[in-house]
Amino acid sequence: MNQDEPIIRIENLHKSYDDKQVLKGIDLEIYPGEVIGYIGPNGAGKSTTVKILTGLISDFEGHITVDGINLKENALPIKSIIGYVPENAELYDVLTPLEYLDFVGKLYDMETSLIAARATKLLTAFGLSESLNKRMDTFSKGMRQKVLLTSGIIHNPKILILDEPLSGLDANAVIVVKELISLLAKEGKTIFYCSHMMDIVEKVSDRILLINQGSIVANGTFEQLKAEHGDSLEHIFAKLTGHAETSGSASSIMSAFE
Ligand SMILES: Nc1ncnc2c1ncn2[C@@H]1O[C@H](COP(=O)(O)OP(=O)(O)OP(=O)(O)O)[C@@H](O)[C@H]1O
Repeated sequence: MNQDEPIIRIENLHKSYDDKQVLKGIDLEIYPGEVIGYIGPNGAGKSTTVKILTGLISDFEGHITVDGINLKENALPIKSIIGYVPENAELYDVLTPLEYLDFVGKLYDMETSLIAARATKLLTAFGLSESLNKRMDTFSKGMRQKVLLTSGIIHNPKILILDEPLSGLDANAVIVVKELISLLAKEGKTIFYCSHMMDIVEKVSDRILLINQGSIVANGTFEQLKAEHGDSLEHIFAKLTGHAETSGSASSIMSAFE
């Protein structure tokens, strides 16, 4: 694919759940090698966008192409070039990480030996070398998250979609993931990163998209957003999503105890 062509093109995307309109005409172009930080308040429509892009939700209106393929007509080849780490995912607890990753890799038609070699390397980089063959039912939240992250990249996807990937990770693992995102982007991978952790979004993203109530209300580099709207991503977020008085909200919560 030409580097000047968007790898993801979204045109006039609408999605409703029953009669509730959740995405209200989203237009986006994302280019190969970009790290996109996708932010927005709870319920803004981030996970819905991601579920559409990954083919988990197919009843949407609008036109989406991924790597030149029409998502509505041909979702299967798109699934093979996307790695997805969902916000809340269940692992098969009775399996070990290597067994689980073998299962995931086979879904992508990978050779058993390649899966084992790559899984071992990735899990070791995440500090799980001693747990490769332990059942995951004893794993902590962070250990599970590391296995999930590994399952999202095991097939070396062109596009990596991460929904709150740092949830439950300790400070060392956060550093590994941040570095990993930069390295993957340098290799030309496209990363779509949903998070509420503004400081990290600020640091890892080439471009930030802010969604509010189903519409994109800001789209630019952190420097561009800063020049236009304010000094920190937290302030920009509060200003554009109508929560400028967040400290007022905290006082209202406390007033419940008066
Ligand atoms: N399966 C569903 N059925 C009905 N409504 C849904 C469904 N999934 C999401 N919604 C609604 O759609 C809206 C957008 O939800 P979505 O999960 O996309 O938001 P989000 O931006 O990812 O939020 P958060 O930051 O809290 O994860 C919310 O009002 C939510 O209640």
